[in-house]
Amino acid sequence: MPLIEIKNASKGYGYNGNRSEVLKDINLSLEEGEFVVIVGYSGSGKSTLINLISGLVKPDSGEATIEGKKITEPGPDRGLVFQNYSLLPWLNVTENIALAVDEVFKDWTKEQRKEHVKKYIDMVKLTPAAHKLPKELSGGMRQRVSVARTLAMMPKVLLLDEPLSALDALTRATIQDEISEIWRENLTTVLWITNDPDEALLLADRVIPLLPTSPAATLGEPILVDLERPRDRKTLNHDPKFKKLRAQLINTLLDAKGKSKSKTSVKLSLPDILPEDLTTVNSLEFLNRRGPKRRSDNKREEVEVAV
Ligand SMILES: Nc1ncnc2c1ncn2[C@@H]1O[C@H](COP(=O)(O)OP(=O)(O)OP(=O)(O)O)[C@@H](O)[C@H]1O
Repeated sequence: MPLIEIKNASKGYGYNGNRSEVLKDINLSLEEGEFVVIVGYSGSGKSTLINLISGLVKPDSGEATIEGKKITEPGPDRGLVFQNYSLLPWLNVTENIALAVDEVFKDWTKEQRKEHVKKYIDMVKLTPAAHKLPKELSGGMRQRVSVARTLAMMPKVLLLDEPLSALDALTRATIQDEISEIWRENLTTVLWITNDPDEALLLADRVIPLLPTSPAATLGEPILVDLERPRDRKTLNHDPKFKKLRAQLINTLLDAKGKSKSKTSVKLSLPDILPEDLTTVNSLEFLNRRGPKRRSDNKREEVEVAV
């Protein structure tokens, strides 16, 4: 049985005339220990998709399950990391992580919990900053705290919703490598959402494109990323296998975007009035004229508008 499964799920927002369909016929299964990345355009429904699993969003039809059980609400078995860290500003690094650990592992001794918090701070290389408040940390350090806090709750699956998109390219690269290493050493199951095809291919066992089909997005065919690990970004850029996978992924996304564009058009008549060119207008003629210049005095024009 897969750890996570989404079966025939669809989701839209709003009612009647104000309704927009976001996802349709979503089918996904995630095996234990897998690193799967979903890549899609901005606004295509990636957060909605990950939230079907986190339990923050309910599908209109179909269902999401974890170990065969229907997901109806958020739970500690699914750890969610957002783009915007969500740390408590008045607690230092240790306290932010301890808050979560104390909540989840209530039956552990104080000493056990303290050791556990230290282990995860060390895992994300923040031991020297353990006493610092969020405002004293860089964006990258804050995101490391957020990752450590989620990992320390020992969820069955780590759900990351564009976790690095607020960071600069160099910090992104460092944290991508760190999370990849943590995943390999801890055998966690990861579902990562991004709009960056390179990030997807660098990290994943499987990349699944979220295709912006009309009227709602759906998942495309998974791309198996059989590149050796650990992956070195410098050599990957010259690796023919990587280049081929990259072209395949980008073309799939571009083709879907092209096809989602409107194919119908209607012909509209322009209003029977011509704009006045105020730079050349003769003021006397303009003031004496009885009405506006008419398009019909020249010829009828039509424009074609995609709908
Ligand atoms: N709670 C909501 N109510 C109404 N519309 C929503 C809601 N959440 C998302 N949407 C709409 O659904 C669509 C998909 O949003 P979603 O956040 O899932 O996309 P995304 O791919 O994660 O976007 P981004 O990459 O910009 O974060 C958008 O048009 C968004 O405006």
